[in-house]
Amino acid sequence: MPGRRLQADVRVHRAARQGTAAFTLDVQLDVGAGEVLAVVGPNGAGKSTLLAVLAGLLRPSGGTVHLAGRALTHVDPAGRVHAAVPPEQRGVGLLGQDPRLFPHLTALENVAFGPRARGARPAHARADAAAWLDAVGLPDLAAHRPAELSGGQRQRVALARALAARPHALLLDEPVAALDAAHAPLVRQLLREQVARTGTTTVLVTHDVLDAVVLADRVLVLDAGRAVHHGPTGAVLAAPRDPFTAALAGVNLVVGTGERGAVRAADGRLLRGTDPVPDGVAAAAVFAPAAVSVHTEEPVHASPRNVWPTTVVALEPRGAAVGVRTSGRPEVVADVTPASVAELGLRPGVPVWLSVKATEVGVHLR
Ligand SMILES: Nc1ncnc2c1ncn2[C@@H]1O[C@H](COP(=O)(O)OP(=O)(O)OP(=O)(O)O)[C@@H](O)[C@H]1O
Repeated sequence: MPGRRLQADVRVHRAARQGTAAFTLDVQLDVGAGEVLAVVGPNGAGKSTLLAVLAGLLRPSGGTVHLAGRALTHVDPAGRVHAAVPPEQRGVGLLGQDPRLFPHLTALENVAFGPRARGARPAHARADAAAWLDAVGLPDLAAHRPAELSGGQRQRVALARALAARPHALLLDEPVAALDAAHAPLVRQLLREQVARTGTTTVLVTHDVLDAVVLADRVLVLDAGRAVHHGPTGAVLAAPRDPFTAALAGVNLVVGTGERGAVRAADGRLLRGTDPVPDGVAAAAVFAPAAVSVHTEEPVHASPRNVWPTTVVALEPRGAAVGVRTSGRPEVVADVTPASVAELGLRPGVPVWLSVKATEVGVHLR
């Protein structure tokens, strides 16, 4: 749908208060019509603050928000407010972890609320709501109240309610985080289908790599209020430049400086990758936990490998494998089988050697 572009350039300053440090959010984003942008980043990065500004719930210290060619927010550098469209008039739908349905209304009445608020006649609003409940796969539960629905069903009703208001843009804040493993994939899939079908411009805040992979065209990584990485989802996850995205993507990331063709890490470790790194250039080495072998004695190999001694810090379940987290700056995770954990006697505190083939280490200049 042309014209539903969302552009924002916002700054939010929060002064230090007792117990909290000062915080500045300074970020630009441009989401094309029908595009989905995932905003990821560590706790306190400013993701919720950004969404609140886009939704009109928080007035920025300065900046603009434009949606479909309309200025929704405009605060000039002197703090003068030129536009401050209230949340319900912005053409923006908000869906968070908590579905926030009206408890005394049925599923159908909840969904009909949007069309009614837009001035639709009751019969028309109800027919519209029934079609949306159909679209999210809940045609039989129209007469149920929220308390009679599962968490996943409530979230699907909330999605139908958000879309029934025909927003120009949808803001999703961890939309499946509160759902259990049985419901999250279904709701994620529904979100994908409905966002694509309606061509709704979407900004998604998430901690979950699957949300970003399944839903987002592009990813913006926020850290301490600033964008540290931005690009197509596949490219950002394949070549993470910051530890948060690397952890999100489930890979090891060692940042450092080029030395003798390798990457010299903060803890002195040298990591050689597929391509030589020019001396003195900032670079990142990226490798999968499955590419890391764990040994109890120093291994001797013919092919060029990176080998270093370290200590097991923790063992973590990672699907069918066990993630062996080892000390260092940064920590490196190796995926091994449960049988190997037993055979090698791995547990926190045990000294080990790690090895990873140079051909398994991707090198990215930063
Ligand atoms: N209402 C508020 N009043 C004062 N400070 C706040 C408020 N909300 C958030 N902050 C602070 O602003 C900063 C950014 O917080 P924000 O909630 O936007 O981060 P986030 O990336 O959404 O984090 P999380 O992933 O933990 O939800 C933090 O330092 C936080 O402590």
